[in-house]
Amino acid sequence: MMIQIDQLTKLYDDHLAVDQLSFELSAGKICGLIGPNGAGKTTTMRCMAGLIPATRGELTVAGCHVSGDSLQLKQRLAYVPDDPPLFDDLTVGQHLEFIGRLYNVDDHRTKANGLLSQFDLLSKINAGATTLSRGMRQKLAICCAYLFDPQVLLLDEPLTGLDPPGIRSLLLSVRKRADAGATVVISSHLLAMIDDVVTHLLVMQRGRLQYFGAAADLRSQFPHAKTLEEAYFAATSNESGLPESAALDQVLEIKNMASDLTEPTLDHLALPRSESLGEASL
Ligand SMILES: Nc1ncnc2c1ncn2[C@@H]1O[C@H](COP(=O)(O)OP(=O)(O)OP(=O)(O)O)[C@@H](O)[C@H]1O
Repeated sequence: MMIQIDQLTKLYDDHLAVDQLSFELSAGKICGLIGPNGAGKTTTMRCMAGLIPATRGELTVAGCHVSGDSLQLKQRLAYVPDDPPLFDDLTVGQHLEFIGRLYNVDDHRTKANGLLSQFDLLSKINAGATTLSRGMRQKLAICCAYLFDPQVLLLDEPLTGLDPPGIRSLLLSVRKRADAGATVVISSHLLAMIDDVVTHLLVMQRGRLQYFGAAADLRSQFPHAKTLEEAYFAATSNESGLPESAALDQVLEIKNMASDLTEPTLDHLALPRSESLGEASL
């Protein structure tokens, strides 16, 4: 297993942010981490990355026991937060130069240029980090993470600031990395966007696990749901005590009332669907 989380519990003072969360992922899996605001998604990722200590629980990531300062874990894992911290004094190119040297990446300049081109950032290679837009900062952080080919990638809300070609590049690259053996956890509220790329889903609500398993199984557990979004609503509505179909009907009713507020889908991005996605070149 590439990720083994056993009974992860995180308290901020007396606030229970994550409550006895357990799940496992093997190499090559892409897990969508979804749940309402405040569900505990970022907290879970930060604990997995060893950035904050778990209050309780056993966490093993990329063969490393997550406990405080583990150099090996840092070499094998990349965590990209939704508002990535960059070095104000460095240019885009210098960020990649720094990471390339730090991680001893072979031929890091060629690789860095390839990544910058993939994420449409090559023209900004000499731009200072402070002059980048929010989406460009996000893309640079993703390039830095990809440069050293980590075994585990934790991407916290990576789609939020990206333009449609950026989203397309990111999702294709996630699929390609997973095909090459990386394990990816990707948190997002844009369910329609990640629907086609995830192999697994972890649904959290108020710190607790609502569902973990293969994405296809979530749909079979909620057979009335036609999309991942509907299955998600059904999974997170069951605290209401309603039977699944009634909870879903209630959700669909609310959604129909707001039917003009349609969410963008992969079709809007002209992203190839599952069969062709794996073969698409970047
Ligand atoms: N540093 C902190 N100190 C105290 N409470 C915190 C801290 N960070 C998060 N929390 C609380 O822990 C809970 C989980 O927060 P977290 O950021 O993990 O949620 P999330 O699922 O990532 O939310 P979102 O979708 O809004 O990003 C929330 O109630 C939040 O207020």
